[in-house]
Amino acid sequence: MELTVSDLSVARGGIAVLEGVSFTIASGEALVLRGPNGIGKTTLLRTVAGLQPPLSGAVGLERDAMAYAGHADGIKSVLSVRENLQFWADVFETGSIDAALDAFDLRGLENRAAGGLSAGQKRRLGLARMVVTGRPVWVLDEPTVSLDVASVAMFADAVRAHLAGGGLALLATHIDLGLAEARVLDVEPFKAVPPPLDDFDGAFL
Ligand SMILES: Nc1ncnc2c1ncn2[C@@H]1O[C@H](COP(=O)(O)OP(=O)(O)OP(=O)(O)O)[C@@H](O)[C@H]1O
Repeated sequence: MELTVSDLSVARGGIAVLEGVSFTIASGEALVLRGPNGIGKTTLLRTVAGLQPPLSGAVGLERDAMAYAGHADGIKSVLSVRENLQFWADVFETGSIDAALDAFDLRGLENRAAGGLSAGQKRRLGLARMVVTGRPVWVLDEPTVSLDVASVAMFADAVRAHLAGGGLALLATHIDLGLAEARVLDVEPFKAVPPPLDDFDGAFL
C-alpha cells in the first residue's frame, strides 16, 4: 500500500493556504508535517483524509483506507472506556478491543465513564480508537496534546507497531515524538501565494 499525494492545493474558508504539495508514504513509513501555527497542516490533513475537497491535485487512496484523529477526541462521555472502544469496533467491524486497551494502558480505566477521565487519559482513549479501526492509514493531527512523557512514548510505540504491521502514518506535530524513523516534511515552502490584485484602485479604498 502507498499513499500518494500529488500537487495538492488546499483551502480554508475559501482561501488557499497550501499549494502544490506532493509526497508518497509507503507501507511501514511515517511522515511528520512541520510548519508554524496557521500554515495549513490541519487543512492538509483534513483534505488528505477526505474530510474536505482539495482545490486541485489528487490523493491516490480511498478514504476508506484511512482513520483520522483530529483535535477533538471523538469520545462519548457517558460511555465507559470499554464501551467507547467497543462502539468503534462495532462501527468498523473489527471485533476485539484488547490490543487497543493494552497499547494505551487503559486496562485500569476500562470501566470508567469517559467523561470522568483526565485530559491525557481522554487523549489516550481517542488514540486507542485508531488501533480499533483496523485501517492501514493513520492521519493524526497533534496527537500528543495533553500527553505526558510516558504517554508520548506509548503513542510512539503504538505507531511503530502499526508501521511494523504494514500500516503507514501521516502526522502533524510540534514536538519530537522520538520516532527516529519518521521522515519530516516542512510545509512552509508550500505556503499559498495570494492572487494578484485585479482592482488596483479598489485596494486603496
Ligand atoms: N473557518 C475558517 N475560515 C477561514 N480561515 C480559517 C478558518 N479556520 C482556520 N482558518 C485559517 O486557515 C489557516 C490554516 O489553518 P490550519 O488549522 O490548517 O493551520 P495549522 O498549520 O494546522 O495550525 P496549528 O499549528 O496552529 O494547528 C490559518 O491561517 C487559520 O487562521
